[in-house]
Amino acid sequence: MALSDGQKNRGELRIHESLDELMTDLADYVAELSEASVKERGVFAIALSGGSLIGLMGKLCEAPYNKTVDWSKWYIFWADERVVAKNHADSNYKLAKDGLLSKVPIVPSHVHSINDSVSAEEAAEDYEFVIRQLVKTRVVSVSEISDCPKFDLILLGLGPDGHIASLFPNHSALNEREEWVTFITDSPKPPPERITFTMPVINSASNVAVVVTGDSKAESVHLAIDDVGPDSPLIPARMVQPAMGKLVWFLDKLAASKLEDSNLNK
Ligand SMILES: O=C1O[C@H](COP(=O)(O)O)[C@@H](O)[C@H](O)[C@H]1O
Repeated sequence: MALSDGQKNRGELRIHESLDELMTDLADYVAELSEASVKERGVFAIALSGGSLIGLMGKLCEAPYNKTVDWSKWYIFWADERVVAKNHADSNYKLAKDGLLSKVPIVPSHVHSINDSVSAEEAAEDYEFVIRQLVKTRVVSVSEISDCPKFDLILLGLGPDGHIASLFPNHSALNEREEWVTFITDSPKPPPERITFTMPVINSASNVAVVVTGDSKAESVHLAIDDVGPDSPLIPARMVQPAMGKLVWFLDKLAASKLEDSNLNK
C-alpha cells in the first residue's frame, strides 16, 4: 500500500561527524545484516549502486570485516548499471570490482553483473530474467505483498538532483510498476544508456540504505526527508518507502545541513 505523505516512513537517520565515522558505521551495518541474513536464509543478496557509495564501503575490505564477514554467502547485484563495457571507466561493475569485490573472497559465480554486449533494453530484460531464476532457487527471496524480489539489502547513493539508482526526476521510468528492471537511453547524467531496478523492487527490499555525503546533496536530502509539503518537487529519493522493510539514511554533517530541526532532534 502506498503511504500518503502524511504517513511517510522517514526512516532512521544516522548523521556522522566525519567520513571515517560514517564508513565505520556503514561497514558495521552491512556486516550485521549479512550475519543476520546468512543465519536466517543461508545467503545474503545485496544490490549495490555506483558513484561515491563504493568508496564509502571501503572499510569492509579491512580488518575485522574482511575476516569476519562470510563472503562465501554473498550474492552481488546492481541496483543500477550503465550500459558500457565492464572495463569502461563508467561501469558500476568495474567500480565495485576495483574498490571492493577484488579485495574480499567473493565467489565469482555469485557476482551478477549485466550483459554489456547488448542494447540497454535487452540488458534490462536479461537482468530481470537472471533475477527471476535466482528467486526460483531462493537466492533472492520474494516479497510477501508484491510480485517482486525481496533483496536482503539495497544500497543507494543520491544524486544532487535527487536521483537514486538510475531513476531520475520526472522520468517515465519512475512510474514503471510491472517490470523489475527497466532501462533508459536518455539519462541526464552521462552515460545516457542505463538499466535500473524499478521503484517497486527498491521498496520491496528487506533493508534499504541511502548513503549521502557532501553539501551539494543537502537540498535533495531535505526534499527527500523533511515534511516539505505538496508544492515542493517530488524527487525520486522521497519515493524510497520500503513497504515492509527498514530504511536507513547514512549522512555526513554537510549532507544533513539543510534538514529541519524537527528531524535532526528525533
Ligand atoms: O549515476 C549514478 O549516480 C548515483 C549517485 O552517485 P554519486 O557519485 O553522486 O554518489 C549513483 O548512486 C548511481 O548508482 C550511479 O549510477
